[in-house]
Amino acid sequence: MADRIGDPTVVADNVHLTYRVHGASSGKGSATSAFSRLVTRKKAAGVTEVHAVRGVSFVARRGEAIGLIGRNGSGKSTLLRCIAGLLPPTGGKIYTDGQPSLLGVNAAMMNDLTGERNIVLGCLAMGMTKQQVAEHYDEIAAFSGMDNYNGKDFTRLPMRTYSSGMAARLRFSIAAAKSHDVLMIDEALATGDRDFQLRSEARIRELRKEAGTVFLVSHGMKSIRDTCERVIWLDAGKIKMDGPTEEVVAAYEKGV
Ligand SMILES: Nc1ncnc2c1ncn2[C@@H]1O[C@H](COP(=O)(O)OP(=O)(O)OP(=O)(O)O)[C@@H](O)[C@H]1O
Repeated sequence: MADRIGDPTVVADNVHLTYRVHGASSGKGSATSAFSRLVTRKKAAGVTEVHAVRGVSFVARRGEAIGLIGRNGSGKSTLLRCIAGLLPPTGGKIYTDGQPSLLGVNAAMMNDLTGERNIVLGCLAMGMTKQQVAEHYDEIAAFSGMDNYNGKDFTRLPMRTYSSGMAARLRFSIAAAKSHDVLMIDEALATGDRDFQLRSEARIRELRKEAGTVFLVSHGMKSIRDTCERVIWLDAGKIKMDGPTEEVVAAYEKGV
């Protein structure tokens, strides 16, 4: 069956995620906390729970770019990790059509390997064949701009010589080389400079036309406005508002 714009890609049904933090506040390793336990005769704490996502429901469709906004710690990254299948929800259900790909600022890159090797490995990890990697290599290097950055070919240098913004650009360029059913981007655009932001926003629009769904987590309202027509505002793990970008962003800006 052909995938069509408007078909659901992600259905979240009353999703909850509670982190269980073991040994929280026991501070086992620290001499001060051991001393304080001796003095107060209190036992080390057991398990602390952090209820990060609290009953989130929505339907995302093909062709949509959805911005996820909210204060620090409101549960945006946790929700994306649930959708990506990295964290099983502790309550509720998530249904996805296709394999969601999460592109986070912390996505694994091999620091001691060159940008070139990371492009190859990243493409293979996304399921490309060697032949497809060879076809896409130049386009990825050029999109990232790392093949000629301040007059230097950074693809030949190890990733540890990259700034965090340069690494984020390379990560985005690798992920964007492939069509995705569901592509989730966690703050990747915020780290690029204006030129790169424009290029990646254009690429996101293309991905949407290829009938994918894009989720973008950002604190930058400009990226959200330029890229998304729908925004979900998370507050303390719950959806505070879900609707057209202008309405939600205006309410968010008023409330913050
Ligand atoms: N690995 C973890 N273990 C325990 N608690 C966590 C973990 N990761 C996140 N949390 C907690 O879950 C809550 C939601 O965090 P999350 O990272 O999802 O928020 P966020 O909206 O993405 O924040 P930010 O805008 O700062 O990136 C916070 O209270 C945070 O302290």
